[in-house]
Amino acid sequence: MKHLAYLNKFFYKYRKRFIPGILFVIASNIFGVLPAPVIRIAFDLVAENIAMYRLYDGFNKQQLIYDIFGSCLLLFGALVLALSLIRGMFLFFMRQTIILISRHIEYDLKNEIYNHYQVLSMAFYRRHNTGDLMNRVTEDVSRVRMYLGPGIMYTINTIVLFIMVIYFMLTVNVRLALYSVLPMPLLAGLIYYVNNVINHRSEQIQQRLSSLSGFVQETFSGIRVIKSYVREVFIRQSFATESEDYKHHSMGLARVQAMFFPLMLLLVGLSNVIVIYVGGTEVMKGNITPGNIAEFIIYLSQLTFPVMALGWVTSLIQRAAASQKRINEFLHEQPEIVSVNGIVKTIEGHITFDNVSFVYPDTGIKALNNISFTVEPGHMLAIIGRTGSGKSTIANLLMRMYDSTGGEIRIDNTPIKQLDLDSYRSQTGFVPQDVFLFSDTIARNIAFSADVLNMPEVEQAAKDAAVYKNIKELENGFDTLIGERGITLSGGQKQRVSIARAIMRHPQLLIFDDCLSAVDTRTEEEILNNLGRVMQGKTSIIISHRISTIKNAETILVIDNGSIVEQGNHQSLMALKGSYFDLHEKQLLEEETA
Ligand SMILES: Nc1ncnc2c1ncn2[C@@H]1O[C@H](COP(=O)(O)OP(=O)(O)OP(=O)(O)O)[C@@H](O)[C@H]1O
Repeated sequence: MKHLAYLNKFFYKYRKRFIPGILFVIASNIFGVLPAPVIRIAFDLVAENIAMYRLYDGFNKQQLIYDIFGSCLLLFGALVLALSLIRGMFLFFMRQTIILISRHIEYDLKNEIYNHYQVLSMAFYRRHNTGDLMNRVTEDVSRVRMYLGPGIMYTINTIVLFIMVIYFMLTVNVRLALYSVLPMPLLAGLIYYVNNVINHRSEQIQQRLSSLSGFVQETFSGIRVIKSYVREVFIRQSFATESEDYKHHSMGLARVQAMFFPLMLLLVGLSNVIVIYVGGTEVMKGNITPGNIAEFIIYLSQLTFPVMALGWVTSLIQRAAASQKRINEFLHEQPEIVSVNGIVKTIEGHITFDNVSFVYPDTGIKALNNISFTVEPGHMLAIIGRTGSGKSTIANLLMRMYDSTGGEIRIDNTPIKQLDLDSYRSQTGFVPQDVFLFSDTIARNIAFSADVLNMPEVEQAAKDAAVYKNIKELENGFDTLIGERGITLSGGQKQRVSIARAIMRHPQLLIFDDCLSAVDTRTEEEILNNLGRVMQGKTSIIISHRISTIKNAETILVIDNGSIVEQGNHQSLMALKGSYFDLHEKQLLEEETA
């Protein structure tokens, strides 16, 4: 329950609606209970008037008594109707305030979680899968809303109604009051139990449904692989097994739900039988009137739903507390990468890696080991090395996706940690190894960093990334939708659109993480030539597997197993006749054979 205390700040925020909400609950209950004594009076009146009517048998006044009696009954009927209408009005206001507040809080909470997600670092996203992130913002928030809305509303409703009804009952007859509420705890307990069973089973079904949707989603994404390996039948069988399992559990839930209502009605009926039996004996003893029995039956019908709600609300609050606990876990996560009062300045592009080491926090893999190098402003640094040697890790550290675990990275002689994170990142253009484009138009993908779409700039960036002609050849040109909602670009085209996105930003520091791998050597040369112009006086870092890409760089680092094994320019490294030389010879041979 302590986890739900987090939500109290929202009750305070919406107190101006919440307090009237409580008053509406109280008012609706007063008008809900009042018809019972009215009906008792009417009921007793019927008995008395019938007796009187018989007494005047044969007299001409009998018709007058009949008329008065009829008008009285009509009046009582109208009174009960008026009370019910007023009650309905208050019920409407009750829902309009309390349920509406729950919707407002749901909105606020979703925004709060989503905004918090945005500030969390890469390591957080590595630790948690996307499904989990989505679930906490959707499923868990929905459960919490059930507590905030119906949970709170029915709890107040039950408490107010219970106090009022029990008071009214006790004033009529203590013995009958005790007997009629006897089955109530049993009813509440049973509903609580059945609800927990239903919730437990629903959760199991939800898990199966998630895994079924995950399975289907993956098979659609990987349909090319499935078809080329002729695994359609196997996939169909796996799907059938998963669906069968889902169906089996859904049937189990339907069985429990089918028993739920009949059981409830049985207990309610039992209460009525007790009232009529015990009430009947009290009438015979002369302690109460028959009207009181009718009054009690109305009280009972008033109590039935709140008592049912009690069981339901208890399990609902338990689930909400578990969900809020999960939400709080994320809300209390602090970003690992922070910049408090960071320095905001235009960077010149002088980079220093001073004995930098890095261990990935989640796996413990030591990706970099005492790396030291410097890059002058306006220079190009190239990094080459075997797969898994630590090249992308250098790019990640330069983008401050992670902080180094040893040594120091300095930008223009200022430690990177002292720079304002947003200001620094906004001056860098990063093209990651695994290209990611949004399901949007090509133009908007290229202009992703800009608030306003400036087409001449977008076109220039596309020309510099040597993708302009390809885009123009498409039917809708720059307005072509890509990704899931549109066409599929080739690997090389995607890489170039993503390069255009980085160039469009006019960065002071440009990082290419092996993003020319799917581009042919002639186009690659064109892009590199354009880069020379665009990045004049600015620093570029190019990670590649191909020597042809990097041979013009001022400094080339050869990385192996997280350490720099060779360092220099193309000529000096060739003269060394070490691993760079070997790689060059191998690639030359491959080109000649090709
Ligand atoms: N997010 C991560 N979490 C944990 N370990 C990682 C992560 N990314 C990379 N590694 C590990 O760090 C080491 C260096 O990886 P890195 O991606 O820097 O290599 P790379 O030289 O860029 O390789 P490639 O040329 O294949 O892209 C590898 O052993 C890799 O398994």
